[in-house]
Amino acid sequence: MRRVLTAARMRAADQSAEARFSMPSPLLMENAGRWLADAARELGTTASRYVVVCGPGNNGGDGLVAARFLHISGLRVTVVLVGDRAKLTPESQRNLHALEPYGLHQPQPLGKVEARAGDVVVDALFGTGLTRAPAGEFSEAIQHMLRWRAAGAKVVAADIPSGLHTDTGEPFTPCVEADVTVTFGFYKQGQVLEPGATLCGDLRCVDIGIPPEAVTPQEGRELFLLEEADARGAIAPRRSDTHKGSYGHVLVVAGSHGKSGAAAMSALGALRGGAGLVTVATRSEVVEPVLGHAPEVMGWPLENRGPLGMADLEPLLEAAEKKDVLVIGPGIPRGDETVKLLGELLSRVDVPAVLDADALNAVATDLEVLRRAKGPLVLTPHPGEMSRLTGVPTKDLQKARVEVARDFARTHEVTLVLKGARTLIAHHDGTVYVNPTGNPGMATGGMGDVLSGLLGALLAQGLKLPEAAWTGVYAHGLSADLMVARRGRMGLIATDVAKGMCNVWTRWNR
Ligand SMILES: NC(=O)C1=CN([C@@H]2O[C@H](COP(=O)(O)OP(=O)(O)OC[C@H]3O[C@@H](n4cnc5c(N)ncnc54)[C@H](O)[C@@H]3O)[C@@H](O)[C@H]2O)[C@H](O)CC1
Ligand SMILES: [K+]
Repeated sequence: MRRVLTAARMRAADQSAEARFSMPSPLLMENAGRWLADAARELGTTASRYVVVCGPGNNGGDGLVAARFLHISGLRVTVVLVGDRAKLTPESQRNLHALEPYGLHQPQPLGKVEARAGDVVVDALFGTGLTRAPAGEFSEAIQHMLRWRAAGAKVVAADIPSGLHTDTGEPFTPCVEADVTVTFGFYKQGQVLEPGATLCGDLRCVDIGIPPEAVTPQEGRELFLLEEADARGAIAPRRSDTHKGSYGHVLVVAGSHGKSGAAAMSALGALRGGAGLVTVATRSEVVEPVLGHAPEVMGWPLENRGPLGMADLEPLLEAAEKKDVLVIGPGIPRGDETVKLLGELLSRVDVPAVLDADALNAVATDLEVLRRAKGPLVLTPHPGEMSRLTGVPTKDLQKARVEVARDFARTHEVTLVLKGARTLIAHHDGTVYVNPTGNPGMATGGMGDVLSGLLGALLAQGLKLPEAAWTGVYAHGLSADLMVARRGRMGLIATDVAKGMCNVWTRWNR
């Protein structure tokens, strides 16, 4: 996994690289510009015109270095300088001067430049130094780059698309939309969260000589971008001398009249997630419909009727005996007593528990239930459920997903999976992990039910938190990505993703 920084921490790392690791800024810029030129070359051909749009700061400097490398490799380069030339940073001044022998030191005025289909535009207008909405000629420059891209030119952004806020990922208007973003040293927060992630296009983090040691750790406030190796590595290969008991027993408390499918999808998620055994505790009339979807599942009939309440406590305590993990919530019949039942159950059963769907809505009425739980908890809210858990309006919490998820996880000592595009996994130590897998094909009912069972299966197989949570979220989204690689995003359904887990395990040789 890769550490994700804010602009301020990036600047500090930059300074530390110079002060402690003998990597002066001009050398960092030379390395950055080299990588930028390589990425631009990949997007174009020898027939392309390479239009390098440079701003007044060091982001512009990266562009000037890239222009030099592109010219030296025999390509047709046009340099555009936006802003007051006299205000160029020293490093950028030096690199503008270095273009003199090539006749590129007299940049073209923006209005006289065009880029067409087949051309490549290098966006070196603003990087991490953007502090306010681009205006005037800066805004015009971004609008030119947007128009050129619409005409078919490819855009590679230096460090971050110009107009995108480094920390929040919120785009100012206008904001560059890149085909490729080459970011230097470390990922930035605004690049790994939506809408920034989409605006970056293919995001590549390149090493320009800043060692990891240049970053001052911030215990309890770190943000990491998950990578496939992390999730794959969390799951041990299966030994031959094992049996179904070796892979845990998941108890799914889910389903109700008309919602047997939710219980079945959670159970399928657990089965496809590798659990050895899965039992579904549900109202008696729901048992058969669930088993109809998944004959591999065992049913535990809850004889009472109506919403889950204290009358179900003893039967559930009995059902929970010899189980390795509880998954509670998908499609449950929720009533006034459900939160009391959950409080009693979780305070007496000492195994990990995944709380999803209506279990979350029940807990939202008494968060004390979370503190009383004996085993570790994983909560898997979508934004609407998170709003009910926190009281923060959905549109507000979506603008501060990292902070809201981190605060809740830490306050309530849980692992929180805040679902959505770029799902976040926040652990109670304050660390937050960003999941890059998944796609809009997953915007359909049941995906969360499958995920809840999948997380239960990984916990039942012995993965600990937060690893079990981010591994499951990564694998769940990867299953959907592998599915839509061969077909459209539309029409993807939750049971496809459950079945598709076998593609992930095949890819990971598990
Ligand atoms: N991090 C590294 O290791 C390296 C980073 N490099 C590049 O440097 C930029 C950051 O450079 P900086 O000079 O701090 O700022 P920018 O170039 O991003 O911004 C330009 C400059 O513009 C001013 N400004 C900010 N907002 C506006 C606005 N809306 N309108 C007009 N002017 C604005 C502000 O004063 C900025 O200083 C980083 O992204 C990398 O690309 C190094 O080159 C390599 C090592
Ligand atoms: K840029």
